[in-house]
Amino acid sequence: MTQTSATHSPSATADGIAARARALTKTYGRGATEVQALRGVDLDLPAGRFTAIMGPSGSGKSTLMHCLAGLDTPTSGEVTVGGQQLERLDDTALTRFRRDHIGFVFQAFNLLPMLTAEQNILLPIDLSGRKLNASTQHRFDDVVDVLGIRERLGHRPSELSGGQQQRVAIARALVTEPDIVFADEPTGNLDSESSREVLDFLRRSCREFGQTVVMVTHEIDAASYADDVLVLADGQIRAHLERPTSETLVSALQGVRA
Ligand SMILES: Nc1ncnc2c1ncn2[C@@H]1O[C@H](COP(=O)(O)OP(=O)(O)OP(=O)(O)O)[C@@H](O)[C@H]1O
Repeated sequence: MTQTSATHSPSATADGIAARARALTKTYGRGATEVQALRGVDLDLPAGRFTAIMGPSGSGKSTLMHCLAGLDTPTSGEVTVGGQQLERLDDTALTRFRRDHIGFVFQAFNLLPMLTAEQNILLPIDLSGRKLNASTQHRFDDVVDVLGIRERLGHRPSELSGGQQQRVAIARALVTEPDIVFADEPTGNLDSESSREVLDFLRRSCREFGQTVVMVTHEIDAASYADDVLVLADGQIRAHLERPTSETLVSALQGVRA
């Protein structure tokens, strides 16, 4: 994949790669029920870019994302995020690494209902035991303004629309300046107008904050917001599209289904 110019990114290691996988395999079950979900995936995710992962159902998208995010353990191979090889961390260190270096955005928003939007956004900072200093306050203000949710900070999730809840979830993922943000079908529960907004914010977080974002999606419209699209089939990367359009995506997906 191409190198990025966004070397100011918080996720930029010396070589400008935010996350890397080498010879990644994942096998579920044994014998007759064995499934090879990943069959030797090599990838470099350049810092500061928005990458979408697409592919038919069962092609290994979620498994790949979970292995890259340290939520699942590969059967073999290596994953490096922000220069840290994940296999070298024990469970406690991995949990801490995820909290401090990785942001998550889920289809179901996963906000805590009893907390206000502001408290939800600041939760990762509270959990890490960090104080809200001038630098984190500055980041909080930047993120809240880019996402346009300042007027909603005192509201609880139940008082927000789906699109607003997802914006709060994105703010929560961005506030700690993680090495990488993983978004799992982030527009799956949104109408088309809110989806466009959320995708635009994910793209702007790359442009304006140099954030690295990886998104799993089934939707061609959503993937066309990305800088790069990786197309998976049968646990392998079959295509890499730069600056995808709806036409190139349809053709790539037809290619792997054929
Ligand atoms: N915990 C598990 N135990 C056994 N098999 C699993 C498990 N998780 C996933 N698989 C299998 O691994 C393969 C890849 O699954 P994965 O969920 O990664 O695909 P996907 O591309 O994300 O699918 P979808 O688009 O339907 O969400 C599938 O054949 C799936 O049935």
